[in-house]
Amino acid sequence: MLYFPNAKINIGLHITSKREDGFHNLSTLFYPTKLSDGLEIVRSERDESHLSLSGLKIDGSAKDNLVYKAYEMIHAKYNIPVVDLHLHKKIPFGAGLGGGSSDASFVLKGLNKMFDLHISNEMLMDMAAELGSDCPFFIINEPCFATGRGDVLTPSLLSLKGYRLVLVHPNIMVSTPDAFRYVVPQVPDIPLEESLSMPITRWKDHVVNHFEKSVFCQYPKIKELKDKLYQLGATYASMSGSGSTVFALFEEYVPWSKEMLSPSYFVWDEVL
Ligand SMILES: C[C@@](CO)(OP(=O)(O)O)[C@H](O)COP(=O)(O)OP(=O)(O)OC[C@H]1O[C@@H](n2ccc(N)nc2=O)[C@H](O)[C@@H]1O
Ligand SMILES: Nc1ncnc2c1ncn2[C@@H]1O[C@H](COP(=O)(O)OP(=O)(O)O)[C@@H](O)[C@H]1O
Repeated sequence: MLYFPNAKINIGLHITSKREDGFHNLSTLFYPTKLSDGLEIVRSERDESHLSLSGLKIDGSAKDNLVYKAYEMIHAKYNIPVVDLHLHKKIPFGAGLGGGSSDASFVLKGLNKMFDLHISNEMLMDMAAELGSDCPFFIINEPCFATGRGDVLTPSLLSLKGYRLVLVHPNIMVSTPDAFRYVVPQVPDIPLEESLSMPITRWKDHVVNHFEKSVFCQYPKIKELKDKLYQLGATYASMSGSGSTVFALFEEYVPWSKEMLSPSYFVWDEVL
């Protein structure tokens, strides 16, 4: 079977406190995008399941990959037959787009379906949460408001249908644990849900990503990129997650090209 694990963006991201388990409480809105990896899972005649990789080169061995970890989790609990997994990596990583988390959750969902394991969505989400804080969202994969460490999800009615979404990855890798290390938790005056209920034209002044302050300080090029997207006419622009991708929402078609940013940047453009 062929699957297309997609990326997410974070629309607003508040880091509100540090928890005793070392994680942080946050609030954010996860929104799925169409930028996807390719994932194939087929039954195999080999003695042992195997993961092969193509596309962007991910650090670490195949066995360190979240795809393999998700396979191992299902295998340990359900003793499924041997499979061959292939991941074609297209979503930039260390990018705030949750690509690895999406891959992992699609493996859980894929194996559940392939082998009729009848695992409930709630159970899949619990298993996903063990693989990563962002993973449960990709089980639902519809706009969701998230709290806790990102694993407490409430589906959201927010629709950006018709907006043009542009994602720009400036070839900078931001490590998620490092980004959390440098952020100072704070409870903002206006809760994120309230600022998100404002018209999108007002988000620019009200919907914030708390990671921007420390990440922009370390990588001024990311801030320049956000400013540039506003100059090009974005209604709203923000860094996604812990960075480094910056996304922008445009109401109308703007005749701009990749060259107006920097030719080496990765650009993804879709109509939501
Ligand atoms: C920041 C966010 C926002 O959506 O996304 P990305 O920028 O990575 O895409 C997520 O919270 C990333 O979730 P995820 O990438 O799954 O993180 P995990 O593997 O669970 O955790 C990696 C490390 O980040 C820190 N971490 C993560 C989540 C959280 N709520 N608090 C934390 O402090 C911890 O140090 C943890 O060891
Ligand atoms: N399938 C995968 N895709 C991407 N990264 C993976 C994968 N499996 C493990 N990783 C590890 O996770 C790190 C970043 O994962 P990812 O979820 O893409 O982060 P982010 O959401 O911050 O972009 C990579 O640097 C890599 O070490």
